[in-house]
Amino acid sequence: MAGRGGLLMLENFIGGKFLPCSSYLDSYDPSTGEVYCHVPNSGKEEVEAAVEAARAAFPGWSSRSPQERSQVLQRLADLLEQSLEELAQAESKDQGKTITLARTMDIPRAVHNFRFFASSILHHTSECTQMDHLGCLHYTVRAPVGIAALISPWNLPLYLLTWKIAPAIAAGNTVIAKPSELTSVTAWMMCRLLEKAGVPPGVVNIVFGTGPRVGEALVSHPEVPLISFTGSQPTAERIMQLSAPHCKKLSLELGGKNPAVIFEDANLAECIPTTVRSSFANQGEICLCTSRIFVQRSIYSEFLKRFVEAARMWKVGIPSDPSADMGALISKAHLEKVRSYIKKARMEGAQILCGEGVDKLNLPPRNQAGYFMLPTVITDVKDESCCMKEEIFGPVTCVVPFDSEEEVIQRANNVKYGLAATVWSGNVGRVHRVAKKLQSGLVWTNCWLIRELNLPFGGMKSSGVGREGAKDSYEFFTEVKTITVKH
Ligand SMILES: NC(=O)C1=CN([C@@H]2O[C@H](COP(=O)(O)OP(=O)(O)OC[C@H]3O[C@@H](n4cnc5c(N)ncnc54)[C@H](O)[C@@H]3O)[C@@H](O)[C@H]2O)C=CC1
Ligand SMILES: N/C(=C\C=C\C(=O)O)C(=O)O
Repeated sequence: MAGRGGLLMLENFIGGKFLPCSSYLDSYDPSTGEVYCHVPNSGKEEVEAAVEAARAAFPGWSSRSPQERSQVLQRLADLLEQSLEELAQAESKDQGKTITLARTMDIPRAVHNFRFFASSILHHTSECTQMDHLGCLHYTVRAPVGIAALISPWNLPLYLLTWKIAPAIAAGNTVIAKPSELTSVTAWMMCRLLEKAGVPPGVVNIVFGTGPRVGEALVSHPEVPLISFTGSQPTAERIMQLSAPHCKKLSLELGGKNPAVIFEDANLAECIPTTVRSSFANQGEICLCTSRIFVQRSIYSEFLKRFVEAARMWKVGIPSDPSADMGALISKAHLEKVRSYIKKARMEGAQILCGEGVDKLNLPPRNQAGYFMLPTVITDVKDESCCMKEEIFGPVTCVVPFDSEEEVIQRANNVKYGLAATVWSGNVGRVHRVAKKLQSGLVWTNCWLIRELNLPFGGMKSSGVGREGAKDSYEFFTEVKTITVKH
């Protein structure tokens, strides 16, 4: 919808209707730095309206059979798929990611999220045990919890929002979703498909706006008993504080400082391109991206040379260029934050081998004010450096040598996060041993980001609380009850 100055103007989606808001935020095109869209700056009033709509829709939706809900999800998946190109274009423009990534990863995964949970909801069973000596039978039943608050970040906008909406509504909850205020467009576009898919009014409500205003109103609302959040650790802490008085159910998917552990028997022909991708895909703005690369000393020099050559080949371009490997970072503030780590690394005496401040970025004149930076490789950096400890969430990766298996496990685990790791070795025994000892919710060996949605996804330590996936999401989005029958 066109608004002020011909710019796109989004509206909240509450109770099946698009509703304007009394104030709006500017949303920027990361590839030019220009405002191109206005996003509702919602607050308490909009959350109240959404809670009312979600409450009214709950009895009808939760009493439908899983088969009926599954059919609605399947239709929504089909409609999203029919709009794949339009959604990919919008995601790429709004987020700064390449059109190729939006076409091949973000939107297909959003479609798959609905198809996957439409299917998995049909296959859950409950537990039953017997105590014959007491004449008792025990069994469990599960029921949807109620109104779910779903808060998602800006890095994989529709991908992560649908990863929450699909299991929540498949299990019979109604939802109030809040996408990041920086990337709201594809969520709004999806709302246009809900009625046609057969989603009843009030089952999916979307309120747009900032964390402190609408996010806090949502997570502290007494009638919202569960929250699924993906984002930063400080925000998760705030959500925990606000929800504590109500003992809400929480699923928190947070950041990472993910190691790649590369042994001397690794297949470098596979390892190097995959580790370039795991470091720089989506501008390094994926919580699963590699940001500490530990390489066994005997292959360190060779690895470093080949890795830097490959990183230099990783093409930074405007998001609409289908040959670009990397687009623009999300915002000016984020670009500055990422750059500040390179500055700190230099001050600490580390070497920047390629990228920021070393190589030249070539951009068309129209994109000179966009939030671009080159893939950057840091070395000669200490494990205690902030570049090796903190989540940078940009196209920056550190490479350091190691000598032994025990040493590298200890160093890889020596951060507060525990989300994802990769291990590269041709020795099967070592791969299993190291994977088991890494403090990480996910370990990919000789590969990266191959997702099996049936299995638990999430992190340990400061990387989160809880897991999501077929069974885990079902358990999170339902409340279980144990019933005992004496016969
Ligand atoms: N999955 C991940 O690991 C992600 C990590 N990050 C990390 O977080 C850093 C900051 O990015 P942000 O966008 O600021 O992340 P954030 O955690 O502030 O934002 C994530 C979502 O939470 C909402 N939010 C923010 N404050 C809130 C509050 N008080 N109550 C309720 N909701 C709130 C935001 O509006 C957004 O929808 C990044 O540089 C990166 O390091 C960011 C996005 C995803
Ligand atoms: N949570 C994030 C990525 C999840 C990926 C997946 O489920 O496949 C993130 O980057 O924030």
